Amino acid sequence: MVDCAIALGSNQGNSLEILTKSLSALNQIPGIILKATSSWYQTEPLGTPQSQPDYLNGCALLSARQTPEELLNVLQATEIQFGRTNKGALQPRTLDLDLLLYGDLILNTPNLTIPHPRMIERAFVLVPLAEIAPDWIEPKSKAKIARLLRNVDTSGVKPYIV
Ligand SMILES: Nc1ncnc2c1ncn2[C@@H]1O[C@H](COP(=O)(O)OP(=O)(O)OP(=O)(O)O)[C@@H](O)[C@H]1O
Ligand SMILES: Nc1nc2c(c(=O)[nH]1)N=C(CO)CN2
Repeated sequence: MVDCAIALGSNQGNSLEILTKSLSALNQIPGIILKATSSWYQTEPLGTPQSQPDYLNGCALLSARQTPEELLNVLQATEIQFGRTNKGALQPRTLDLDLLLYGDLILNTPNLTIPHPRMIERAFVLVPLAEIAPDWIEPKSKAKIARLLRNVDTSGVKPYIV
């Protein structure tokens, strides 16, 4: 089993319900154990080509028996299960699941880059991840998540009040 970190995001549909149910769905998959969940954050869209609704974002820690490629397939199947259609990169979506960290692995294949290449610049990832894994060392920068968080502007990331 390998410790993994994922990022969750949604800005279409009932985001809170979609995110919560997607975590339960992942926990039901043989070989995956949900270890920790961050709180949820309402976040301003970052880097999107046109204006979009705010996102609901969070992170989770999993223990997984799957290989990185198998885990990516599981995440993509779960996105589709929760209504994601492939309208293209950076478009609004019911569910986005990114594989952030897979132990201390560094991997670069055409379909999968680990650590997730944009995680260290994204406050909407680092704020929730620092809640549940502040001491995890991001293997490319060799910096702890809590340290990386100090380099980003967190002003667009607000705790989500239910
Ligand atoms: N670590 C990773 N986690 C998830 N997808 C990845 C990863 N590395 C590469 N990919 C690839 O990225 C492709 C596009 O993913 P996706 O549509 O979720 O991008 P996006 O959410 O629009 O943008 P971003 O990747 O910046 O979050 C996927 O088909 C997948 O093959
Ligand atoms: N706030 C926020 N901005 C984004 C997000 C996201 O999840 N939250 N996802 C993106 C593409 O994956 C692009 N921009």
